[in-house]
Amino acid sequence: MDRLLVLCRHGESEWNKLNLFTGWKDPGLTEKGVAEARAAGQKLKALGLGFDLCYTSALKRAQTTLDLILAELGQTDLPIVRDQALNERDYGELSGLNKDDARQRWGEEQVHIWRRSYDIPPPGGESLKDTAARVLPYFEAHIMPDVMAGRRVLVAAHGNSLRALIMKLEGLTGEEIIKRELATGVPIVYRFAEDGAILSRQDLAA
Ligand SMILES: O=C(O)[C@H](O)COP(=O)(O)O
Repeated sequence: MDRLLVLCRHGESEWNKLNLFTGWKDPGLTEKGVAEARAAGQKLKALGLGFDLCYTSALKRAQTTLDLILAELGQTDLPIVRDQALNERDYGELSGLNKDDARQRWGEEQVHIWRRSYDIPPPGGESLKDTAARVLPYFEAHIMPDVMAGRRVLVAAHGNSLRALIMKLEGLTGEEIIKRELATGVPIVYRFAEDGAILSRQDLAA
């Protein structure tokens, strides 16, 4: 039985390109982001991978990325579950602000703490720990049971919601996971043993 889980961060969004904090705001993909998503689909296809079921967030940059991957795979008829539990970390008051402007206003160090500490939330937003507290129960209730039942699952989501998943899957600490940068549009392919242990992990970088 194939216990396959592929995680993919969305392709570059309009706000990634403009260097804006995004969080739960809902910009679309740039042309580059569309190309990244198509390339992700082509890489999965080149490995001969196919899926039975997909999960994504309630945000269109992830949903469009998933649609573009599925189009490359010729699997546009797959069931897709969309849930805001998989949304990006909520950036609170930083959402929509330029990252350089925020550094000028609050200082480089404070902005870095908000972006890359495990449990310090930005004003009015979620820390990575808060994000994990809503992503992981969803993952354990829905996604992992599908994988362990032999359904091949593709998840298109966000830098920080995927960090939360990877932390759990790979048994990393908060300190370890905040150092992991996830590139846009790069699929990460996991295979699992019968007892849920990871058999292999492959990052399909360019
Ligand atoms: O929400 C955002 O702005 C980005 O998708 C992720 O932001 P980060 O690189 O600060 O974690």
